[in-house]
Amino acid sequence: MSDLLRLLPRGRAALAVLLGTLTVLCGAALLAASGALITGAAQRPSTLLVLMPLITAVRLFGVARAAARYAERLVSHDLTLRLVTRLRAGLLERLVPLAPAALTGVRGGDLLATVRADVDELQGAFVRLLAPAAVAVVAGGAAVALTALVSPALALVLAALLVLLGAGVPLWARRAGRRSAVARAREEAAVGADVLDLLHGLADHLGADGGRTALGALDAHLDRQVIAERSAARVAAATTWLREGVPALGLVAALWLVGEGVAAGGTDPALLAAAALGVLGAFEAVAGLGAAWAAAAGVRAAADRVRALGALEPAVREPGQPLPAPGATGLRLEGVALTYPGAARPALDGLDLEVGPGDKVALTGPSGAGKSTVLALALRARDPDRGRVLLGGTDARDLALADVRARSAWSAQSPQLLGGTVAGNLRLARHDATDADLAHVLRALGLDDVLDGVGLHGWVGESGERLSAGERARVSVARALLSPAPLLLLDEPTAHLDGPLAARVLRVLADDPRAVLLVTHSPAALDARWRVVEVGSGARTGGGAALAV
Ligand SMILES: Nc1ncnc2c1ncn2[C@@H]1O[C@H](COP(=O)(O)OP(=O)(O)OP(=O)(O)O)[C@@H](O)[C@H]1O
Repeated sequence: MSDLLRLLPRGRAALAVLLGTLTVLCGAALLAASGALITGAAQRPSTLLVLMPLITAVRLFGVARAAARYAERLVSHDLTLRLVTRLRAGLLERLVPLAPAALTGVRGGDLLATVRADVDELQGAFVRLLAPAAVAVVAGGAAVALTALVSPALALVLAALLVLLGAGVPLWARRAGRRSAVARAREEAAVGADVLDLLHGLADHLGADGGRTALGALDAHLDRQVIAERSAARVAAATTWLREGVPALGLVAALWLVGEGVAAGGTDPALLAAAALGVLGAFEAVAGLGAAWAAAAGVRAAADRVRALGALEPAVREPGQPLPAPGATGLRLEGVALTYPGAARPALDGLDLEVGPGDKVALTGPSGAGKSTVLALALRARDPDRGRVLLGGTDARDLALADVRARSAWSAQSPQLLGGTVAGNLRLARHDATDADLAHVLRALGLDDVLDGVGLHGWVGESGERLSAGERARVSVARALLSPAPLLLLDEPTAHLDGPLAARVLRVLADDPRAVLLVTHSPAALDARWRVVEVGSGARTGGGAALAV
């Protein structure tokens, strides 16, 4: 919640609370002035001019109340929009350094819920929770102070009733309601299960005792469900009664306490009417608190989930003072070892690898040997536990993350296409590529069918499902080829391709003048331009070192 308060635009929040308070006080003053006016008129004054100030007050408070409410809505909704912008931007800023490694343990659904639903919940926190609470305190306090000018005893009674209506009643309703809600949900579930059981096993039930036992159990659950429903209805009725009854108590207290003065002849009867109706109006100060208490649990839970996401530790950190990006483009891994969190054995254990400018290197090895992990280290998705990853001779940990990532174009093992056009997906790598550039690289990779079918500007489906797995993989390779990065990292780019197509893709990659480091399970398809490096499993080889063959 303190994080949320920090994100609130202070000035606007204060203005919204002030306008909310003004609305409540104008409402109470409108009632008080109306009461005084009616009483004054009932006293048949000799001239209507006596009532002019009250008539003016009624008009003034009536208009002011509507204007203040309108302005308060404008300010608080403007504030909400600013808050949601800050919340979303803040959350995404926290997420970016977590991706991809620190998010591997987070379920996608949870992440989506936090980014969408929890932020939605938090964006309403000011309007539904903070503003009503602040208005209750400020407007309630002001109403009590104003009442004390008329009758200190009445002010005390009003303060107590405001606390009762604003905190006592909602808290009681929540506790009492929770018990009956739980019972109702339990019995509803039991009734549903009984009905299903009865239907599925109808023949057995009829055969056993004509269904009497099953129907008896269903009846018992239905009875308990009715009891729970009644209990919930009683809580709802009692809450409504209290919501209406507590202000009525305030009215009675005002009539009694100020009425004594009127009876004694020391107080103007118009003041009695004003005090009684003004007190009634003051209860609007806590009117929003019932919903605020109800919203509080949801807001707190959403805030906890957002905070938990923000508390995740990124797998790699930006250096405090990054070194300038080196001009040289080579990649060198020196004795790197990495054990994933929670893994029983190292994924890599002392691996050395050199990929010079223009080199074509293919990593092979058994499944789980750590080939993809090599690419993850080159991209600095993770840092090695031991050893160094050098980019152009500089330790990757000393370079700005953006510089590290700009040096490599990556095609993943299971490439993701975005729901958009083929061209849109390709221009993620180079936004200024012309249609001719895109078509050229697609044709080079044998994607003529995609060009002629879906087309450059055709929709690829929600995650590219209008393309086959092999086509998706080649679009991803095309994206890497279009990128201006000096090093191409490709994880099994030919996994879904038949022999001739695989050979074609590998030929295109070998023809590219840049350095290429790829992972493959089919080294036989590689021509003589490729240096094949076998990555051994740490556990199986005891070393996990790369082996040039
Ligand atoms: N995020 C992760 N968390 C924990 N363990 C992981 C993670 N990623 C990989 N591993 C483990 O690290 C080891 C190396 O994985 P890696 O993906 O690098 O192997 P690979 O050689 O590319 O395998 P494959 O050929 O099957 O793609 C495996 O034992 C794998 O289970």
